[in-house]
Amino acid sequence: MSDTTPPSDFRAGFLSFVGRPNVGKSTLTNALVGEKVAITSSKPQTTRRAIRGVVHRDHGQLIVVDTPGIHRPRTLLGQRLNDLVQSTLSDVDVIGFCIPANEKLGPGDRFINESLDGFPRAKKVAIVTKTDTASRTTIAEQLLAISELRDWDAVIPLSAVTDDQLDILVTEVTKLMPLSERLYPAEATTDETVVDRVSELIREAALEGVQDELPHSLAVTIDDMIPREGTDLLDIYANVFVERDSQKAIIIGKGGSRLRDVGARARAGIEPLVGSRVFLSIRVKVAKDWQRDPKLLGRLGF
Ligand SMILES: Nc1nc2c(ncn2[C@@H]2O[C@H](COP(=O)(O)OP(=O)(O)OP(=O)(O)O)[C@@H](O)[C@H]2O)c(=O)[nH]1
Repeated sequence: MSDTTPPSDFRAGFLSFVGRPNVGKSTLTNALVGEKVAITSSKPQTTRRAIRGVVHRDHGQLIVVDTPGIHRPRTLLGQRLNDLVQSTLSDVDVIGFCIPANEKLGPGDRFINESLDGFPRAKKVAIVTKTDTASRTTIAEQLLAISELRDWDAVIPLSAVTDDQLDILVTEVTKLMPLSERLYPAEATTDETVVDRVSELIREAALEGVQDELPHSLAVTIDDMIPREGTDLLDIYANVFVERDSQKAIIIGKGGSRLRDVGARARAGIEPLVGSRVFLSIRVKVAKDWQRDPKLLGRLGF
């Protein structure tokens, strides 16, 4: 990957929109993910989050993550969905709470607002959607009502339909993200999908036959994929992150035997994908290292 180095004040992270049904979350996502954006159907290192799209700017990157809605749990399915929301929102850097300009705040909004207390790590931004449907006075009243709900990190009125203030949203949310390297390649074309699929194949290979608790501790990143000059060989440099030394020992196996199997299994999947022979270097690293590395923390959703 021949990414240009991002500026030192580059910020990047994960963003999720919440709000009642029909408030305009999907429309907003699609509008943001319109220009200068790559939609990716790929999953990141954990399957906990589904990526809807990446918003690229010179100074930052927003990765928009899908969640099902927050609801009062009435059924077991509702409870399960809420659990999924819980794990997704626990991971994101910024939660954008969407409230339409043309409807008064209701109990549904208040319930969601209270639920946001459960995600202390995330910055919280109030987004007043559909401003094209309301008068200036109504929008002002709505902004006032919303600002009384909590101490927001930002409050932004916008219209996804008329493309009003979307750039302000991107700018303000980017400011709230951690300083970081690019989480996705600047070009973010199909290359990105290949990189993600390569890391998924390595993760699958590393997980084969291991105990239940390990999967959540395991993440894969790819440093580089470089064709070796004068050959049909692709050199891939990957890292497998685990949380503890004991897990590292499991992944590596006696004398490196298990890691060799992991490499062979992964390569068998990667070669048909990339259409060439592959030299695969896998380095196994423990969590201690990535918890001290602010760049990797965001990337791995910690
Ligand atoms: N006028 C106007 N309509 C909007 C705007 N954003 C969304 N809508 C409309 O509002 C309706 C709901 O929008 P969605 O984006 O599907 O809402 P959602 O919050 O994703 O809904 P769920 O998927 O049910 O949670 C659609 O008919 C949109 O066209 C806006 O900025 N202005």
